[in-house]
Amino acid sequence: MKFLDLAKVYTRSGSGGNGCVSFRREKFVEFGGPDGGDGGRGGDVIIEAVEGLNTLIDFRYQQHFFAKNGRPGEGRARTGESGDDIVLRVPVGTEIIDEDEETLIADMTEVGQQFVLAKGGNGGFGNLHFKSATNQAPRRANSGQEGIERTIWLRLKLIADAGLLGMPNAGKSTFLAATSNARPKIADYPFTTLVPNLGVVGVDGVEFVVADIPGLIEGASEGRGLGDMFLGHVERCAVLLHLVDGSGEDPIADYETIIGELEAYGGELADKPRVTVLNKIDALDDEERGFFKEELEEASGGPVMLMSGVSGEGVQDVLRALRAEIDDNRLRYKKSQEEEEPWQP
Ligand SMILES: Nc1nc2c(ncn2[C@@H]2O[C@H](COP(=O)(O)OP(=O)(O)OP(=O)(O)O)[C@@H](O)[C@H]2O)c(=O)[nH]1
Ligand SMILES: [Mg+2]
Repeated sequence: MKFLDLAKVYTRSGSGGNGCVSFRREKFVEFGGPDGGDGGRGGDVIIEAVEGLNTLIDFRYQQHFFAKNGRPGEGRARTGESGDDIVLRVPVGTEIIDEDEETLIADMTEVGQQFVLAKGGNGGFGNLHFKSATNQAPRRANSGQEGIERTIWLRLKLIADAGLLGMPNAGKSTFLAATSNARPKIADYPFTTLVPNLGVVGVDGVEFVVADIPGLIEGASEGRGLGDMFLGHVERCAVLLHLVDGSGEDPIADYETIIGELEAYGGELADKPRVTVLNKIDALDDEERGFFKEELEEASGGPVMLMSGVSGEGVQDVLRALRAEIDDNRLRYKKSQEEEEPWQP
């Protein structure tokens, strides 16, 4: 199971400019020789892996990328200006797939890596180029070479920044739908979410990726229910968002169940930064809110936030708390990557 982000883009490299037919014209020179310059090169389509992007969302808004055409050659042996390249900036980890053959064209694995997807067309030769011993005054010039059209898929295996945790029906999918571009299935029966959903969430001008995974149940770490299939994915998140259904029968027991599963799963999952939230507070009165908050804080040994994914109360604060953890963690992540041995084939 992979989280995939896909985008289809249409590209075209620039055509070369036409060569020029021209003859020198000077005072007192009756028959000037040919002086038509060559056309300029068309621009290339280049793909570049850059830092700081983690989704392909920009390619939902812009799907056409055309490099500029070269300019035609001119008299006095002037070569036409080259057309500008166009550069598609993609996140590291993006795969470039050919649309027709569905083959992998390139794998953008390093920051700064560039791949020329389509070269611009060559400019045509001007008539100056065709001057020879037998033909002193050629009237012939080449057209520029046509640009190349390529339709490709960009494919990115997403690494979620934040993973949603909680019992079935805790309101995870509702939260994701309310805060992101994702449209997960929501229902009032457990295990609505059968495959992980990803959403890009924005807060204070920063975007991050949240993964909604199927609800965990007791025994998930041993393979019961659907949760354990996905625990591996949240392992790579910077922060976990644990939603506790405040309208459930026993929110504290639900909380303990999930924590028990995290610990049983092993690895570093239980030590991962976690934001604990009492959800569905729209269904609670003030007294209940206070009571469960206190109980949960005692159980978790940390602060507990209040939220309703349905009414929106508290949602922004939760997003900010996640963002703060992610910012912290991304720095740490980068550091540990730098310390790693360079990869050897
Ligand atoms: N009152 C109230 N109900 C909510 C809230 N959030 C979700 N619900 C309801 O709770 C039910 C379950 O919501 P989902 O978002 O599907 O829960 P989930 O955690 O994704 O469930 P699974 O995918 O089965 O694990 C739905 O009927 C929602 O309408 C909330 O903030 N307040
Ligand atoms: Mg769900």
